[in-house]
This record gives sequence, C-alpha cells and structure tokens, in this order.
Amino acid sequence: MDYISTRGKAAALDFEGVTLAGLASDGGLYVPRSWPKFTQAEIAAMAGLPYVDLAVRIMAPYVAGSLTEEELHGLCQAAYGRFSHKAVTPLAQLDETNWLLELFHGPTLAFKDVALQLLGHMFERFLNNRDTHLTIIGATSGDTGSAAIDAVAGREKVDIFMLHPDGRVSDVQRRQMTTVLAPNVHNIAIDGSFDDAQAMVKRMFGDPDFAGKFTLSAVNSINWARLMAQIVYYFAAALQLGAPHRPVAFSVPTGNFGDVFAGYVASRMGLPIARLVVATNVNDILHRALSAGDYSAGSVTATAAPSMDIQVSSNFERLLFDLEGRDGALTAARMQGFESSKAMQLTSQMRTGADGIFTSARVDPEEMGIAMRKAWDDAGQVLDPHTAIGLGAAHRLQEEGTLDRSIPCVTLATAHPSKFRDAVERATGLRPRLPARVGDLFEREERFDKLAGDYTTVRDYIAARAVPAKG
Ligand SMILES: Cc1ncc(COP(=O)(O)O)c(C=O)c1O
Ligand SMILES: N[C@@H](CCOP(=O)(O)O)C(=O)O
Repeated sequence: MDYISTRGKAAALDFEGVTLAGLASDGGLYVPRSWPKFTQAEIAAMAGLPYVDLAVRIMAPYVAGSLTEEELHGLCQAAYGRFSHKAVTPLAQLDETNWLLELFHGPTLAFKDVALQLLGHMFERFLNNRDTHLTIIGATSGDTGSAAIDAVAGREKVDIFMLHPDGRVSDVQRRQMTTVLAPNVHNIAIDGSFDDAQAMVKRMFGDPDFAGKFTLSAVNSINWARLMAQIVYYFAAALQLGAPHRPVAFSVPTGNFGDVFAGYVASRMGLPIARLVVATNVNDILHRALSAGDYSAGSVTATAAPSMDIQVSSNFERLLFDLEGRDGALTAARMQGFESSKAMQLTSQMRTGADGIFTSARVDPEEMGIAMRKAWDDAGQVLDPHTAIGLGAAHRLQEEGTLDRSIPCVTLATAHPSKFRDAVERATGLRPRLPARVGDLFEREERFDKLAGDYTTVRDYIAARAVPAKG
C-alpha cells in the first residue's frame, strides 16, 4: 500500500514512511492511494474474532509492505494487552436503540489510547533498524497528550514535545501529562487555544530551518496510523450488532474530525454504516460546515468538554480531498485559501457527498447536562461531557426522526468520566472516582514549562532541547 498527500506534491510513501513522517512535506495529510474493500462475506466472517485478530484483519491491507501480519499481530497484542477490559472496546446497552462504545479502558482513560498504544510500538519497531532520533511534536486539548506520552515515555531514540493550552484542560488531564517525569518527555503549556498549538505544530513541520535539523514526527490524528487503528472499533461494534446484515449508526463527539473520519473510512471499506453523526459543542465549525456549507473558523470558546474546543479540524481536509475526486492541486488551493481567510464555502459536490453519510448536530451545555442525567437515571451510566454531547445529539436526532429508531445507534464513549470530575459533578451531582491505575495522580510531582503563545518562542525552546537527526 502506498500513500499520497492531500495536497498532491509530496512524494508517495509506504506505511513506514507515513508513520514516521506524520505530516506530508507539502503541508498535506497522507491518505491511502485507494481504500481497501471487504466483501459482505468477508465482513461476516469477522464476527466473533477477538479484538486483536480483528485489528489485524482490518489493518493488514494498510501496513502491507512495511509489516507482516505476524509482526502486526505482535504489536497489537502488546498494545491491547494494557487495556483493562478483555474486549478492549466493549459495548454497553442504554435502551432498545442506543449503545455506548466504551473506548476508555486504556492506560490514560480516553479513546486516544486505542491508536497511540499501537503507534508507540510501531515507532519502536521502525526505529530499530535506523540510525535516527525521532522528535515528536504534538498539540493537545488534553487527551492526545497523555496517551502519546504514555505510549513513548522512556523509549529510546524518541523525544516528545507536547503543547497544551494553559488552563484549558482538566486537572486530571494536565496531571496525566505533567507527572510523567521521563527525560524524553517535554510538556509545554502555551498561552492560547488548542488551535494555536496545532497551528504552531504544523508550521514547525513546514519551517525549513527547524524541520531540516530534526527527524520530526506527529502523534496527532494528522498521522495516518492514528486513524487506521481507530477504524477497527467501528467494525468491532457493528459486527456485534449484526453487521453486515444490519446497518448501524454512530454518533461521534467531534473536534479534530479524526475519530469520525475513521468511521467514514470504515464505510468506504464496505461496513454498512447507516449514518455518522458529527456531534459538536458550541465550537461548531463542523456542524455549520455540514449543515450549511459554512466552514469558517471563529475564536475558540472554553467549555466543559475541553477536548472538543477546536475550530480548525485537521482531518476535514482528508474528507474534502476524497469528496472532490482526490485532486491534490484543488485541495491545496482550497486549504491555502482557508489558511489565509479562515473561511471556506463547501461546494455542492462536497455537500452532496457528505450528506450521503454525515448528519451533524450542535449540542449546547444544557442539552449535554440533560444527556448526562438521563443516562444516569435510565441506565445507571455516568458519562463524561464529550460522550454526553454524542449521546445528546443522537437523542435529539432520534426525536426529530432524522435518525431511524429501528437502526441501532452507537455513541462513542470517548473518555472516562473521572477525567472531567468537576463537570460531571456539576451536571449530575455525582463525583466519579479515579480508577486505581491513576489513583495516586494528585500525589505525583508535576513538571512542565509555560511559554508565551508565539511561534518563535516555542520553536526555539524545542530546537534547544531536541536531538538532531542522524543517519
Ligand atoms: C474525549 C474526547 N472526545 C472527543 C474528541 C474529539 O475527537 P476528534 O478530534 O477525533 O474529532 C476528543 C479529542 O479529539 C476527545 O479527547
Ligand atoms: N482532543 C484532542 C485534540 C487533538 O486531536 P487529535 O486526535 O488530532 O490528536 C486532544 O485530546 O488532544
């Protein structure tokens, strides 16, 4: 399998190449040259497979040429062996229509672990044969940071620099990052929003004076390997609910459009997905884009679901590229226009393509609180605020008749409620306890630096500490 850039200019790379590169050299995002497809019979034959075996089936076509199936199996076993639930991503039933897909049983209690635990092992495997030191730079609104740090802390030949918006992540999220004291982990709190941090990371990849000195890689969902690993749980959930003989809908709390794009890829691979609900909070650029064609970024509002406080959704570029006939020059021109004006109108071709599978909804704080209370009262489930936004959207669309109640709807439970104890307590009166694996979080020492949110300060800070590329 080889991978091409959404902006058409960067050289095609194999899986190992895109995993290590993170972002394409032309500023675009890598996508497989074509989507691997499974027949309905092949999907039916996946029913009942243990998670690791299913993961190998789904991901094998994407890693072909870089990893054997046996190697992939070993990496998946190592990654998913650290999850606290045997099923890795179990389903919980809420009522006759609605289910939760629990994606928070990994070491840092959010869905990011599903991909990042695997990515940590992949980095190690690919660096084994190279005389290279990898410098990972990432931006986080709270969950990617801790999951990536857990995945690479203490590994040889890797340093990680993680930028988070100062004061805009929960105390549990911050401590999950800043209490990891391994010498290869560098936490930076910047003045600004997640969007500011993400823009700086992308700029560093395209800055020849900086990027030329280091071997840079990414752990955000701009890295294809992240999305690839997230496709698996759409198959896992749908198979349990009767796929491929019965279609399933998914409601996905969305920020950077990575998780829901993985669902889109699952449908392109042949999984019968009835609808993908793109659920946003008040930072609703994706809802405006999908419902009215208006992809224009405002400033970011801080909310009780901080991981979704995002206005520039990186992976939307992958969707636009796919919907517009995979024309790199066209996507490059559109994205450059968006980067300068912060606005883009979706074309009718894009909107028709997106309407075929996506429905969007913006969920305000009141509706989020109602979804949390209802899940507790009706099903004894404590939801985190992000999951509540996904479920709130599903409920509203079912009530309106936009989502067919006869089709099972799976809301992605993207984080454990204890990561957002204050918000959960405000909405429900319940204060979730931290699971035992992070029980001593508030006794641990913290280490991080605070920096002004300007590009040069952050770049120079990293340049002074990163290990130059070798080989
Ligand atoms: C808990 C949680 N839910 C939802 C999201 C949104 O996911 P995505 O950015 O892939 O759209 C994030 C962060 O991205 C998150 O951390
Ligand atoms: N919510 C994310 C934001 C970054 O998203 P990513 O999936 O592109 O890494 C976070 O928790 O950091």
